[in-house]
Parts: sequence; C-alpha cells; structure tokens
Amino acid sequence: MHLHWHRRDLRLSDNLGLNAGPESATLPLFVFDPAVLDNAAPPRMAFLLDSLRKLNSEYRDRDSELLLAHGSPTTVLSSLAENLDLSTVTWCRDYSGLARDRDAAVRRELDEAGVDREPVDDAVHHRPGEITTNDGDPYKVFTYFSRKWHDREKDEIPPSPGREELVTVDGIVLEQIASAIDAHEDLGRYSSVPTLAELGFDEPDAAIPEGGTERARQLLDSFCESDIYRYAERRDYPADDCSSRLSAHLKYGTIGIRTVYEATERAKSEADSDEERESVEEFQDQLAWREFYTQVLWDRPDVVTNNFKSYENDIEWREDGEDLQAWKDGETGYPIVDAGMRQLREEAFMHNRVRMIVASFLTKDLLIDWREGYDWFRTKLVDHDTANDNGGWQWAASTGTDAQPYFRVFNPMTQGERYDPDAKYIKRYVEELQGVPADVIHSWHELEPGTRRMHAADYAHPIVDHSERREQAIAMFEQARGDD
Ligand SMILES: Cc1cc2nc3c(=O)[nH]c(=O)nc-3n(C[C@H](O)[C@H](O)[C@H](O)COP(=O)(O)OP(=O)(O)OC[C@H]3O[C@@H](n4cnc5c(N)ncnc54)[C@H](O)[C@@H]3O)c2cc1C
Repeated sequence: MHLHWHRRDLRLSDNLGLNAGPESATLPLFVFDPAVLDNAAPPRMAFLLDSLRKLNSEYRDRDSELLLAHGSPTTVLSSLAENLDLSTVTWCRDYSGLARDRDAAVRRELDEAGVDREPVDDAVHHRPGEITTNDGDPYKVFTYFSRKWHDREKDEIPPSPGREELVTVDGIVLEQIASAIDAHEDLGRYSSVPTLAELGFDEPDAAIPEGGTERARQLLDSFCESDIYRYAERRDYPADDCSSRLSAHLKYGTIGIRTVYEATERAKSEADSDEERESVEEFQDQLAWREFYTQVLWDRPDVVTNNFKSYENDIEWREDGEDLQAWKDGETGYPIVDAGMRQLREEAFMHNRVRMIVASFLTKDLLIDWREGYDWFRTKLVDHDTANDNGGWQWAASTGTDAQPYFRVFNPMTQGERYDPDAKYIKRYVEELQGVPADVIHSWHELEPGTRRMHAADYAHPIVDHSERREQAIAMFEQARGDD
C-alpha cells in the first residue's frame, strides 16, 4: 500500500505528491503534529480545519477516507509503515527549517523500516536552489531572480487520482490503522476532522474566509475574469480590493500553483491590450516574489529570528509596550495605519500596501523591532506564511534581502493620501472617522488638538511626531551601520 502524507497540500487536484507514488492504491493521511500546533493560531487553524473537512469530503465522494492522526509524524508514520505494510510514502516538500528537520527525522525512520519515500517539490514552480546566479549562489535581489523565474518552463497540471487509485477504507484497513495508532500512548486518531475546541484553540475573533479547493477555484476564476486586468494599475489602492485573495489558499495548498499559473496564462492570451497583458504579468510577478522568499527561507532558515542583513552594530530598537499596544489596537492616530490594524483584527487579512505601511510605521516611526510585528501578524493573519511574512517584515525594516533602504521612510500621511485619496478604506475600518472629510483625515497629524476633537472626539491623537521619528530612525540605522 502507498501512503500520501498531506501537509500544506490540502487538495486532490494538481497535486504532484499524490501522483508520485507507485501504481498501488493510495491511503491519504493528515497528522496533527503537537510541535506545529504549539505555533499555530486560531485564524489559521479555523481555515485549516475547514479545508480538511472539504478535503475529506472529496475523498469520501471517491469511497476513500482521509486518515486523521494526532502525534509526532515520525511515530505515526513508522507505526503505520509496520502495521499496514506500506511500500511507499510520499509528501510535498515544505521549506522552513522546522519542517526540514521534521522531514529528515521521518526519512531516517522510514529508511530503517525499509519503506521507500518520495518527497516532491509541489508548492512552487521552481524549487529553492533551482534558480541561482551564474555562480550557483542564491539570488539576493528579486529582479534578477524574477527574470529567470519568468523565462523557465512551468510544469503541466498533473491528473487527479480517481476512485480506483485510492484505498477503500474497509473494516480490515480500519483495524490495522487502529492497532498502529492505539498501541502508542502519545498517538491518537479522529474519526472526523476535530473542532478548534477539541484541539485546544479558541474561536477566532475575526471572520475567517472559507477554505477548500472549490472556494479557491471560484476566487481564481472570478479574479481572472476581470480584476487581473486592472491589477497593475489598482493593486496599491486598498479601497479597490482588487487582488486575488488567494494567499491563505496558496499557504495551505487548497489550490495548486500550476492551476493558478495556467489560469493567468489563459487570461493573458485573452487580454485585449498590451496594458492588460502587462497587468497579468504584474500578478505573475507576485507569484515569483512568493518563490523568491521561499528560496530565502530555505537558504537562510535563521531569518525567522535573525536579520537577513548584518549591520556592524546591533540595531537599538526601542521597547515600548504602550506604543506597541496602540499599534496592535489600531489606536495610533495615523488613520491609514489604524485602518490596516483594524482590518487585521476583523478579517485576519490586510491589504498588501497597508501591510507595508503598518510595518514601516512600527519599525521606523515607533522604532520597535520587526520581530514584534512579525509575531503579531503570525497570530492574527489567516494567510501567515513564514517565508512571505518574514520577507515582508524584513523588507520594511531595512534588514532583509532587497530591502527598503534605511533612509527611505514611508510617510504614513502621504501614503494614505496617495493610495486612499477619498479615505474610503480608512472609513471602512475606522468608525470614529465616518463623517470626517478626507482632507481632514489626511492632515490629522497637523491639526490642533481642539480641531481634531471637533471633527472626531473619540479618535486618537497621533502618538508620535512622524518628522521627528524619521530623523531618529535614520540615526538609529546610521549607528547600526557604524557611520560617524
Ligand atoms: C509586512 C508584510 C507581511 C506579509 N505577510 C504575508 C504572509 O504572512 N503571507 C503571505 O502570503 N503574504 C504576506 N505578505 C505579502 C502580501 O501582502 C500578501 O501575499 C497579499 O496581500 C495577499 O493578498 P492576495 O492573495 O490578494 O495577493 P495577490 O496580490 O493577489 O497576490 C497573489 C499571491 O502572490 C503572493 N504574493 C503577493 N505579494 C507577495 C509578496 N509581497 N511577497 C510574497 N508573496 C506575495 C501571495 O501568495 C498572494 O496570494 C506580507 C507582506 C508584508 C509587507
């Protein structure tokens, strides 16, 4: 029997891992790993469980069943290998340091048990290490990486497994599974996908988007019908909300990357103008960013906690619990920042331009370490992805690859004015500014306290002076660089 271990590939279609096994029928497995659960948060867990329920129902439609176990994957897999007489185990590669250590332990265990294993690169078009400089080094600058990424051929979509290619979970198989899992005190199994409470998580405060392949497909189809053609022009304007919203689906693999790419190529071939074609390419460029940051994480797993770029001296970040809390609560008195932070709380999502603005505000206006912001995003975002989140934070903090130069500090007021001129996005999330004219909102930091109170008595006054903080941020980085 062949077993496929699902992790961040929660789909049957366009799954290279599911196709990598031998001819024999496949038994699908998902493992709730306590080490992963320890780092998880309610928004992501809610999305994951919803997606697992949908995946299981796709298996049931094919007379099969997703086996759901709890415990260390090494023990689960070795004990299943023994009891089910497995010939092969396949899985799709994950590229973080933690995942690689876990997979190496599983590999060793399966080798000892004499079971073939076949890890497959599925989540990206080009696996880390495939696109390198001419000297074979990983790229540190996106533009060069991206050129090669666009030029390389992309894989075709593989077929989905049919009924006959899946194990029918009958009484005999169930008994074998039960004896494999139940024999170990630290392992458990579920007859259906557990609830958040059963896994020890609270319900998320935010409204969590629907998971599963069908929803991902709907999002992709509707995006490729219209918004993709205005993406290049409007993607920076948060009120337009014209991005694909595929991030959580790409994170959990409810849709395959080849399916996404093929749909965008089709959209490109149906475009009516060069402008529309370029807009599709701008979207494909974001898929390349995703693979660029995956490669950075693979090459430098330590970036999860360390700066990618080393400075001569430590960066002397400020510690200020009150300012940090005001940022988390969306109470900084900088409207575009507060709108973003409140969108995060309400939707477990934030628009990309606004992510850049709030990250810059935390690190360059509040002078607080990017790791604090990364941690907050990690617990609040439904699409938290170690590579992309870390890449985004280190870019904003001027500590990453290809990062924003330290002396270029976003002005949160002009960013708001440029990208949300009518303050539509701001008003969507900042209730207190509902009836306030856009020009007043965009000059909030310059107004007298009395004028602010007159317009919106309940809305915060700016907690810092941006011009002063900009100077301090530059001085902080010059000190770190060792400049005189
Ligand atoms: C501080 C900060 C933190 C971020 N944290 C995350 C995160 O945890 N998870 C995450 O997926 N993205 C993250 N991003 C990148 C980006 O903001 C989101 O991918 C995007 O907003 C998701 O919306 P979408 O799916 O509609 O994106 P679209 O614009 O439709 O893009 C399509 C896909 O391309 C990828 N993508 C888009 N922009 C980027 C980017 N800048 N870097 C890497 N991949 C990208 C994502 O997979 C996205 O789903 C972060 C950016 C910043 C500045």
